[in-house]
Amino acid sequence: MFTTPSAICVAIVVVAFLLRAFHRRKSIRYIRGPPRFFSLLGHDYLMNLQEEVGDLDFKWLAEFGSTWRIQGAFRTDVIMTADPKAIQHIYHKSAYNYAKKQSQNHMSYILAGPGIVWSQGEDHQRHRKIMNPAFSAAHLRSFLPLFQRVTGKLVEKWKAELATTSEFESLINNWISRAALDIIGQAAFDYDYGVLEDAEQSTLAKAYHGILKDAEFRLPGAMMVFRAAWDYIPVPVLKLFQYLPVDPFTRILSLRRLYISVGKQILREKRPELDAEKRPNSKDIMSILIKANASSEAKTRLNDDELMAEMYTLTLAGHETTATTISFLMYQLSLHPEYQARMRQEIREVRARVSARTGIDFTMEDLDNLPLCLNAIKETLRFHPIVSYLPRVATKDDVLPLMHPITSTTGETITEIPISKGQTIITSFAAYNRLPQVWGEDSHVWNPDRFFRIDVGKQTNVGMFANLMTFSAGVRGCIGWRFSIIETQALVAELLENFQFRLPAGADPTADRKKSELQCAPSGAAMVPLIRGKPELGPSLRLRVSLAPTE
Ligand code: HEM
Repeated sequence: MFTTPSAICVAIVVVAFLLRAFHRRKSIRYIRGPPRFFSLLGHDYLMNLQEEVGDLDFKWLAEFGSTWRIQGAFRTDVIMTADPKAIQHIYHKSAYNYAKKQSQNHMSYILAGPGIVWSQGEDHQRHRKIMNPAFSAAHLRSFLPLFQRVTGKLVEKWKAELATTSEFESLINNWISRAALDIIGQAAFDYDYGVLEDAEQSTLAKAYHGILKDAEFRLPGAMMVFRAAWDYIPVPVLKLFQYLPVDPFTRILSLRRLYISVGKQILREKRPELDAEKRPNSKDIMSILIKANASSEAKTRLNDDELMAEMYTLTLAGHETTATTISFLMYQLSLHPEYQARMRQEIREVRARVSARTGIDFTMEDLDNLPLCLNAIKETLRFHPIVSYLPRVATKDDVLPLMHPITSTTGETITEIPISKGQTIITSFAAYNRLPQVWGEDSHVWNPDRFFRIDVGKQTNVGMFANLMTFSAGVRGCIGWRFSIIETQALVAELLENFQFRLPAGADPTADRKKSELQCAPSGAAMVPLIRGKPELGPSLRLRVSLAPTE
C-alpha cells in the first residue's frame, strides 16, 4: 500500500543515519533503561504494540525510577520522565525552549493546517492570544445551557429505547461521541452537526470521522519509519508529502478540502454580520475569535487559513477527547456500582434543592457542589489519560532537575541531567498520573476518594486541572480543559440521574483487567477504547444501560 513512501523511506533512513553522525550529543547512556531493541524504531515500536496504554511506562517506572532512557527511532537515545520537577521545568519554566518534534508537529499540519496546534514559538503566542478570550472561565460557563440541551436529547433517545425493554446494551462511546460532536459544533462555530438525531446526516461529520481513522491507528511498521524520518526532512519538502498520490494522504487531503469549503462558508456568513456588529451577542468560540482578531494589531492577526484551521482544530481536539473520557468514567462506574450509587444519591440531593427553589436545570454552582462527581471525573482523567505521553525536543543546552533522584548504570545518584540541544525528552503522562509519591501507594487503583485525602495544592505544581498531566501543561497546555470539565460535569449529572450503567452481560467485574472486554489500546500517543480482539470495529466501549433505580 505504501510503495512510494516505502521507497522514500529507505532514502530518508540513509540520510537520517548520516545526519545523526554529524550531530553527536552529550551521551546519556549512563541513565538506566530497558535493553536495546533491534528495530529502526527502537522502543517506539514496542510502545505502539502495547496491549494496554501504559504497560511499558509502568514497568519502566517500577524498574528504573521516575526517569529512564529508551531507544528512539534510528538508534537515538531518548529520555523518558514522569518526574514532577522535570515536568515543571520543561512545561512551565522553559516555555518554548522544549519544542514539539517536527514529525509530531507536521502530522498536525497535515490533519488541520496552519492552526494553533502546528504553530511554534512567537507564532504560537499570536494564535493563543487571539483564542484566549473565547476560553475564559466566564465565557465557558455560558455554554452550560447548550451542554444541558444536547444531553437532554441523548436522555430522550435512551429513554425511548427503554420504553420497550428494561435494559439495552450499546457502544455507549458512540452515543456520547455524537453528543459531544453536536456540542462542539454549536459551541465552536454555531454549526449543528445533528449527529445525535442522525449519525449519517452531516457531510462534515462523515469527513471528520474519516480523517480520524486515518490519523494514527495501529500504523504499519513502514509507515511508522516513514513518519519518524520526518524529523530529518526540511519543512518545505515535508509540506509536499501531503500531495503524494497514495492513501492515507489523498483521503486526508480530500476530506480536509471538504472541511475547508464548509469552513469558508461559515466564515463568510459570520464575518459581515460581526463586522457590522449586527450580532453582538454571538457567543460561539469562532465569533469571539473573529472579534478578537479584528480588534488586534494587524501584525498579530490570524489570516483566513489560520482561522479555518482553528475551527477544524477545535472539532478535532475538543470532541473525541471529552467523549472518550466520559465513556471511561461510565465504564469505571460500572465496575464500581457502589460509587455509582453514591454519586446518584449526591445528584438527587442537589436536584431536590433545585426543585425547592423551583429551578429546572442545574446551575454551575449546583454542579460544583457535587464533590463525589468531581472526584470521579478527576480520578478518571488520572487513570485514563487520553493523551498518554508527549515528546519534546530541547532547542538549546540545558540542565534538567529531578525531584526523585535516580541511580546511574554505575551506581551513582543523579539529581540533574545535562541536556544537549536536540535531545528528545518524552514525558509519560500515564506514569506521572500513577506516581505513588504523588497519588499514594494505591495509585494503580481507581479510587475517587483519594481526592478527599490528597491536597493537590501542596504538590509540585504541574498540571492544569487537579495537578494531573492529562491536559498537558504550561504555554501549550490544553486551551479547552475548562470547556471539557464543564461539559463532563453537565453530562455526567444528567446521565447518572436518569440511567444506571452496568458491564456487558457475562462480564466478570473481578476479572483481571487484561482479560476484560475493554482494551485501552495505544493509537500513537492517544488511548483508544477497543473491544479486545476486535480492533476492526474501531473505538468501542460496550455497556448495559437501564433506567436509574428509584430511591
Ligand atoms: C478530556 C478532554 C481533553 C483532553 C484529555 C485534552 C488534552 C490535550 C493535550 C494533552 C494537549 C496538548 C497537546 C500537545 O501539546 O501536543 C491539548 C491541547 C489542545 N487542546 Fe485539548 N484536551 C481535551 C479537550 C479539549 C477541548 C474540549 C478543546 C476545545 C474546545 C481542546 C482544545 C485544545 C487545543 C486547541 C489544544 C492546542 C493548544 C496549544 O497548542 O496551545 N481540548 N489538549
